[in-house]
Amino acid sequence: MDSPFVLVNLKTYQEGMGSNAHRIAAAAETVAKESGAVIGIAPAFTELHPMSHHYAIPVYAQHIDAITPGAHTGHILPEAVRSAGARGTLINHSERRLTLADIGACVESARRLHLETVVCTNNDATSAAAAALRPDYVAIEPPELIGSGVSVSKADPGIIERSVNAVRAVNPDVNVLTGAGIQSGECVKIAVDLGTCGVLLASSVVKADDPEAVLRDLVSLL
Ligand SMILES: O=C(CO)COP(=O)(O)O
Repeated sequence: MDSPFVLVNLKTYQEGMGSNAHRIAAAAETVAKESGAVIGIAPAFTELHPMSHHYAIPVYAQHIDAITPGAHTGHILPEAVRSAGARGTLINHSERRLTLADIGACVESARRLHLETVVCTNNDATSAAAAALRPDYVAIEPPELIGSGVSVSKADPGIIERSVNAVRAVNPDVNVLTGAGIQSGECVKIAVDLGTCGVLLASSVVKADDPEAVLRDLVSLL
């Protein structure tokens, strides 16, 4: 398999803003270089440009809107995310849910702009629906475990397995990530052994006193 993918969503945690975002990005760059893992970050929109220009790690938007340039106010234009240096974007995160029609439109816009797409889902049925839209990744994250400190790999490995099977049945070219409560190398190893290509996570890295140590542990068993 390709190098495992660890995507750190900085959300709107205070700890992921400003100089802390730089600290997390620098830690990700160091650990990615050491380990060969691909470690990306999804910072706040206002930090896409500084992150993508200062660090040699892939940077992702947390959301895009299914709009084209023109008269829209307070939206996130996919073209703007692209020109800020993003490699790709999350779509339909549990904390930023969209209709299926909007998810489809976002995937189409992103594909047109050569932005990688990570469509987040909450169960195996929505994972299958997302796979039908041909994103690059489906990221299964059970909402009740997000930010809980309880790892999906340990608390609900069945949802990972069912989602991997559901996605493969619809489109075997779509990669699967998993997330919610991921915090250690063991969590990541379980997820990869169940057929995913990596993890999407937030709090264990963003809120850590030493993000570099947590990232090093996350990739330690791969
Ligand atoms: O929502 C998530 C990543 O997008 C998961 O968040 P936690 O890692 O904090 O559970």
